[in-house]
Amino acid sequence: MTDDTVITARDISVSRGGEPVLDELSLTIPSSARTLIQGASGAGKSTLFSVLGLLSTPDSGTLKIDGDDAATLPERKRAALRRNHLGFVFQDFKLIDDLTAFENARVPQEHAGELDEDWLNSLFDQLGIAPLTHRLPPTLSGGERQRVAIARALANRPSVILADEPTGQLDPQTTDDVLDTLFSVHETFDTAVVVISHDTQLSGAFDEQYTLADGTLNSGGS
Ligand SMILES: Nc1ncnc2c1ncn2[C@@H]1O[C@H](COP(=O)(O)OP(=O)(O)OP(=O)(O)O)[C@@H](O)[C@H]1O
Repeated sequence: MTDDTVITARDISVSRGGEPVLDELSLTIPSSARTLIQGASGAGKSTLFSVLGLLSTPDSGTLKIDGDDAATLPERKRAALRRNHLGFVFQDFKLIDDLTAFENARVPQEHAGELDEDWLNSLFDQLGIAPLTHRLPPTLSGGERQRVAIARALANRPSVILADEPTGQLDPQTTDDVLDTLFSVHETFDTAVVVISHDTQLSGAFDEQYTLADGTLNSGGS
């Protein structure tokens, strides 16, 4: 592990229903890079997302996040690693409907026990959602909810944002806007961004592109 690597996965294998889904997969995510992982439906994208995000444990292999070996840590420390180093953007946003946009974005800080509302306010400014601070998620558009989800992902200043199908429910224009937002996050906050998507139309300004097939990653888009 070097200082310019945020995630190093080595020989990760996962089986589901007796079938291999990830097969000795290895991946290095450089700091500050924009990485796209594409794959067809059923290729194992969600499985890989949950392993990289410490949301599930692989059957075998090693995973280092910012130098810490996640596989050897007890769950309490894995949770701390997840909270402090990783930000998540889920396809269905996973915002809490009866919390305001700002309260949603504050949730990770509450879990960490470290509130920093100035940072959240600056995120809302930079993501262009300051006017939405007091709005409830059901009153927001898909693109607006996505930006709130990105603010929440950045709440604890992670070194990497993992985005699972972040544009899956959006029209082409909003898809472009969301990618622009993720890329501006990358530039402004020096955060590595990993986008996992089935969408073969996504491409462009990524630094690294992989295709997930047959349990492993190949360099290059599909
Ligand atoms: N609990 C389970 N039991 C059996 N098979 C499973 C289970 N979970 C996932 N799978 C299988 O593992 C494979 C990979 O699933 P995964 O959800 O990671 O794919 P994906 O690339 O994210 O697909 P999609 O784009 O359709 O969401 C699929 O063939 C799926 O049917």
